[in-house]
Amino acid sequence: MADSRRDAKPSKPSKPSQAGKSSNPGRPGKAGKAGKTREAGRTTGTGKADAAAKAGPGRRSRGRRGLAGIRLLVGTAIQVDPRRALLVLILSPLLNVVAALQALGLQWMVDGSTGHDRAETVRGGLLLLVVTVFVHQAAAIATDVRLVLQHRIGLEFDRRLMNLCSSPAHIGHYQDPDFLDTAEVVRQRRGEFGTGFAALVENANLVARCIGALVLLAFANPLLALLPLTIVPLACANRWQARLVAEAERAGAAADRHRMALFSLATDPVPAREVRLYRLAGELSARHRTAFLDASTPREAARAKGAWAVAGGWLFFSAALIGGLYLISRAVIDGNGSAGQAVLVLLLSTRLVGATTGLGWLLGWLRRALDTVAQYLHLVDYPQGDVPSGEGRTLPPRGDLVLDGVSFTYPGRTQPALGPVDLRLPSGATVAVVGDNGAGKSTLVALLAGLQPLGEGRITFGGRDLKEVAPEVWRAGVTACFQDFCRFELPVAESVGLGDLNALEDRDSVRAALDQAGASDVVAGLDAGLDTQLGRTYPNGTDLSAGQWQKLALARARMRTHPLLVLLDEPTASLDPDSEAELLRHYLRADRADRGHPDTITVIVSHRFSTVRQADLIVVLDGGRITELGTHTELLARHGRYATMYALHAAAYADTAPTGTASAPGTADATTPVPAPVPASAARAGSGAVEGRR
Ligand SMILES: Nc1ncnc2c1ncn2[C@@H]1O[C@H](COP(=O)(O)OP(=O)(O)OP(=O)(O)O)[C@@H](O)[C@H]1O
Repeated sequence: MADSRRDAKPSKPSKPSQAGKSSNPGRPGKAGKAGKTREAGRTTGTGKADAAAKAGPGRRSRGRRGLAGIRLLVGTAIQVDPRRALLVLILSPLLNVVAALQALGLQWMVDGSTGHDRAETVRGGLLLLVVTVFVHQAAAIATDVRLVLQHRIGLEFDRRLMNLCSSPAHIGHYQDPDFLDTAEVVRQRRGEFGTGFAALVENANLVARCIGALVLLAFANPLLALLPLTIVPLACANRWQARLVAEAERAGAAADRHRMALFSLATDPVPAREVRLYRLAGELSARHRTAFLDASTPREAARAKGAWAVAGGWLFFSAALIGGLYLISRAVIDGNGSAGQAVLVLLLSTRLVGATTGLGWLLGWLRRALDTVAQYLHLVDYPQGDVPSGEGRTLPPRGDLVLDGVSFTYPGRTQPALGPVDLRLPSGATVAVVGDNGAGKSTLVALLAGLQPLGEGRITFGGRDLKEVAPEVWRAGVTACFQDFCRFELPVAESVGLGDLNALEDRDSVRAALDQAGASDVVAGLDAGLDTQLGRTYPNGTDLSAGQWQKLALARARMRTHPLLVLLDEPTASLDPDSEAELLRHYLRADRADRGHPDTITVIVSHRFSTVRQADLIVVLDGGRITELGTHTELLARHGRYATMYALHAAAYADTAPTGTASAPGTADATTPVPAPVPASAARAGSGAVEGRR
């Protein structure tokens, strides 16, 4: 993460903020926004961080935003390619100043001709020739160099964006609509970083062209030097229009996100079956159009509104220009000016008009690019959460995992998805978590994995508060297979080996992981074995069944051979019963002890009771709270929610009516004690959660 910060603002690395506490980090703008933050590369305290985050790009001082954007674009150009950057930034404007000398050459030629002065005519002709050839050639070179630079800047910002999204300590930002909307705008407009630099250069060129022309015009008549002032209303109108459009775009970002999601639904292979089965094509298309209109109508209205102001600006500037031309014409008629001067003024005025014609869209282009940069800076400002250093960079010692009053509420929600929860997971225990859909199981897993910032309460491991351990350090001691595991479309060996980057190339480790996850059969069935390219998007890519993909995800989770904590969220949902039994064997206490890892804690979330019943400890969640806790035998004896769920499950397998304690799926006796259970007294459920277990 530190890298990403440096990447985002290379010149000014940020320092840790003073704000340490984040009582509900899931909520943007509340205490959870506390932590490290970057605003234009300097450190801010919590209050400023919150203010910056809440203000968003729209409310920050526009001047400051523009300057920060220009600094970032120029700084990035110099960082990615200093020589080309300096060449473009200096050479291009210089050429445009020099180009004005063409008009001077013409003036000399005309005055030389009308005054029968051969030397002046030749001098003028030579000046015109040299300037034209030089400017033309050098401009062609400058354009080529600028295009290469643009491309590199675009790549650099892609890299920074990837870091910005993937490196924050937690994944809470993916639940914050403000972050999602801004990220969507930046993602869609990220091509503008490279072209934004081009816009900057072109605007500088235009200014240089105008300066060259105005210096010469001022020699002809000092009043003409005031012409640039008459462009101000037009420039203001352009700015205003661009701001209106940018605000409308931001307001429509959610609709745009929705439109993109609908587009993906209609074009991605995974939803294709249901889209056809339920004949959703027309519906998706209609909704896509509605979302498009929701996003684009305010945008078009903003553009039209601004267009009136731009037209007024044009009228004013044109009138001023014609007035200037009249001044010179009168001077020539009165005998106070030469024909050459009139030609010079006419030529330079034409250039000024040309430059001003381009000014509208050049400024609009620049403003839009700077707005994109401002949105990017808003993402950069997004609070990152405190990352402990020093001691916090070391893993805690092995021991019990204890949750003390832990609760978590998602952004936009009022009710906690989890908690308050008090729970002790003894060292070495295999713990099953069960509960209805939405009970909070996956939320618990995300908190234990250090992926969500803790709302309230404390989690300790081996006696150490996990708030004092850097999340990425803690996660290095954790391995997991999530419910919505990732299908890495890579060669099989890499898709599995990613579970431990240090062993990515180590085929033996990959094979061992596959073996322990019961996934060797998947590889055996593939033509190129471990080298088989996965993914339908590749020409030789192979797709797998849902269960086979899950087995590879489980194998990936086995790459870390001696973790502190193993988290398995619905690990057997897609597995056949044989695979499930084989897999679970490896996560039970006896097997771990055989392999010399008796102290790893394993948490398994499952709806399959054949899995659950073998755990040392079973946690029943309901509405985010623990309602029952104990071993399978103990919970059956309670005749509570667990016993009912188990009986229903067993009845479904045995095709008999549930009667309190039924036969376990696949077993003869449901009340058979599980091997080496952890005494229930070792676990503690909090006040109000489980009676009598304090
Ligand atoms: N990103 C989110 N934003 C808002 N609310 C969420 C989010 N993710 C989950 N929730 C809510 O939090 C609660 C707990 O969700 P969670 O995914 O932890 O349940 P679960 O027990 O794992 O369910 P399942 O068995 O269906 O996987 C639910 O009410 C859910 O609607």
